[in-house]
Amino acid sequence: MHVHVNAAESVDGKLSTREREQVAISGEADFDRMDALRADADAVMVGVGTVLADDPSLTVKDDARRDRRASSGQPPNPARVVADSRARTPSAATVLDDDAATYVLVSEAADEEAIEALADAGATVVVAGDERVDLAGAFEGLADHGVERLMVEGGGELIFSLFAADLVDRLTVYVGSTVVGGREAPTLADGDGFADPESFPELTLTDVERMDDGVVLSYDA
Ligand SMILES: NC(=O)C1=CN([C@@H]2O[C@H](COP(=O)(O)OP(=O)(O)OC[C@H]3O[C@@H](n4cnc5c(N)ncnc54)[C@H](OP(=O)(O)O)[C@@H]3O)[C@@H](O)[C@H]2O)C=CC1
Ligand SMILES: Nc1nc(O)c(N)c(N[C@@H]2O[C@H](COP(=O)(O)O)[C@@H](O)[C@H]2O)n1
Repeated sequence: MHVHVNAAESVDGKLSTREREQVAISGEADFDRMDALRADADAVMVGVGTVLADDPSLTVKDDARRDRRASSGQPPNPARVVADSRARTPSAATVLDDDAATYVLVSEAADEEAIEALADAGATVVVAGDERVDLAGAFEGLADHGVERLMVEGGGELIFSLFAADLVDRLTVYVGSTVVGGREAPTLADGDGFADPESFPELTLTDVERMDDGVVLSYDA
């Protein structure tokens, strides 16, 4: 599976505010770039923290892109994937609507009733890991469902875990020119952090592009 992480951060590295309120960090051009990445993916993934904070749809917004997908035999929208160890995704969440297929990755610790509620809401539930979702194991399950190109949008907890598990192939990050601040505000990679410099993931910078009021940095991982 090819895993592409794409996110937008403020110049001080924040994904949103300390209240975890969604902010438009990038502008029209970058949202269009993100839409193109979604259209090129088999599935778009977030952590349950993003679902609870933003209630995103994760769908392709541009009609022509959806039409192109449909005419090449793909569903108009990529599937949605939520990493959600304890099945906390609300049944009314937008990611569970009929616009696309949705996979919810849970762990063995998830409550049976909560899993059933997700299945009743139309999700396909993939179980991997004891307490927390084992991302590598869950990705094997997704591959069995035909997911080869996975785009991950965040948030910072999930992105850190993907780097820690060495599952990231490509990173693109829009760096805007706003300062959000706040030690509690989510950053691109949160989690426990890497303590040993020997374990820092080293990326290869492949491109720098000016866009809107910021820059898009592209890396191979
Ligand atoms: N600017 C941007 O581009 C973006 C910004 N955001 C912002 O990010 C914020 C949300 O980020 P954040 O709070 O970090 O939440 P995340 O979206 O990263 O979700 C984190 C949750 O995912 C669940 N999870 C399941 N398995 C794993 C695993 N193996 N590793 C890590 N997490 C796992 C955990 O909950 P559990 O233990 O219950 O499973 C965890 O708390 C929001 O404010 C949102 O607006 C989000 C996306 C893009
Ligand atoms: N690329 C990008 N730039 C920003 O400025 C952002 N705030 C985000 N956020 C992501 O977009 C999701 C919303 O998606 P829908 O419009 O609901 O489809 C949000 O949840 C973040 O993942 N991204």
